[in-house]
Amino acid sequence: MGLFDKIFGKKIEEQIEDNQTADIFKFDLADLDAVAEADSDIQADELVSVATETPVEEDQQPPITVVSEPFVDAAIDMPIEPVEIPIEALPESIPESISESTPEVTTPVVETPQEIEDKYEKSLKKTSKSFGARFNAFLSNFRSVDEAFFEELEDTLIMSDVGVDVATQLTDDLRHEVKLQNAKSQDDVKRVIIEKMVDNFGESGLETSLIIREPLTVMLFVGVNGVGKTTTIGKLANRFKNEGKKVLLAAADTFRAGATDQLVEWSRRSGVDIVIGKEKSDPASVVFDAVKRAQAEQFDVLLIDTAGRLQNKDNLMKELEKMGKIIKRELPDAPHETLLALDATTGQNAISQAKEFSKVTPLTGIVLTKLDGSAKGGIILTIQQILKIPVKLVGLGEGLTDLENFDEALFVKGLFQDLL
Ligand SMILES: Nc1nc2c(ncn2[C@@H]2O[C@H](COP(=O)(O)OP(=O)(O)OP(=O)(O)O)[C@@H](O)[C@H]2O)c(=O)[nH]1
Repeated sequence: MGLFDKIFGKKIEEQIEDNQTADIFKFDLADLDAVAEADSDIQADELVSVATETPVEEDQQPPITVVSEPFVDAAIDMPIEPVEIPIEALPESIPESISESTPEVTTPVVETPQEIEDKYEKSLKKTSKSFGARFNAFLSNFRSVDEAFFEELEDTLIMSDVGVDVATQLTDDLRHEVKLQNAKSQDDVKRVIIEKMVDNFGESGLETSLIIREPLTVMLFVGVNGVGKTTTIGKLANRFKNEGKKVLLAAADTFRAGATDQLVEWSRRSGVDIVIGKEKSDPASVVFDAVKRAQAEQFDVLLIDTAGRLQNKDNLMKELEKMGKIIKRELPDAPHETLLALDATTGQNAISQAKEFSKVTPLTGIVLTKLDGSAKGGIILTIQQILKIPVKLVGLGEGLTDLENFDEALFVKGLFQDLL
């Protein structure tokens, strides 16, 4: 059974049989090309799911470790003595945007499946509305299904941020499918198109659960400035903490003034420990100390924030390689996740960033942030189908609990149910 049938029930052929009286579309498909089959590489790992959120504890003042010594390349093979700096010595200034824009959680929250579904639906409203409006406007312009129909369909899909490659593939598939299923009315054609989109998406075979390993899971976060890396780490730290895990953060973005302060604020908010470095110090030194501390003090999860300076790819690659070496020396199978944060509001630009980052470092998954503020959530279809990188987490708001595991059924439902 395809993903479409699983989510929307009745098979499209049966719907169409019920609809034989309608005869709005004329078909002129005689000279159309054969169908190209969609790619469906399957790369399922042995993965362990992450459970849902549990209550939040408040008012914790976790210890902070500051690495004050510079870290030279050769240090990969040299032990470093981390310097503990008392919490009073840390910068007091917390960026206002964080303090003001992120609401505090005052009561413990355990989300029900229905609440998660509602959150998805609400966050996908903008995307669903703009896609629906475009799609309906396109359909109302046609009275026959011919080559012009498919050309216009391809353009409509591209404009809906589905991406050129997916739009072309899908249109080729549909040339065959619309006729095969004997779709007659406008609604039939619409259903066949959506069914194909959903089923192609459901065939990606990508594993979207986060990888969790005993005794220590290490997750590295990459992405350009402002996409929501730090916020995601804060939300995830809070989730893991509430699951009873011992969480350590590492502020390895030592280049941007304020980046460390932001992560410190999130560590306070979630009540988890953090390791930071001096401004402009080598980020690898922070990672080195964080890994050492995580092992010595039996932390369950280490979340590492990095600087995503894509404009200097060589430096970024070297920096990430160095961090990777340091982590691997202690934990050969880590980092278990290298997650790329992408801002859903940037549409196709996010796809280009994903392509560029995957040239710099192997990625295990994507966090799509700001889905709640975006009309371009359709890029998830492209990311999974074209890049073959699973979307693992989605940001559905600025609050501490506004991060969800990516659920393709909820995504598809939120995106298309108003159209059917
Ligand atoms: N609406 C909404 N806003 C978000 C979401 N995730 C992050 N943001 C906001 O996006 C802005 C940037 O987030 P950051 O976490 O600072 O981004 P970053 O990638 O760490 O940026 P740098 O620290 O500059 O590298 C903040 O105002 C966040 O509140 C989300 O899922 N939804």
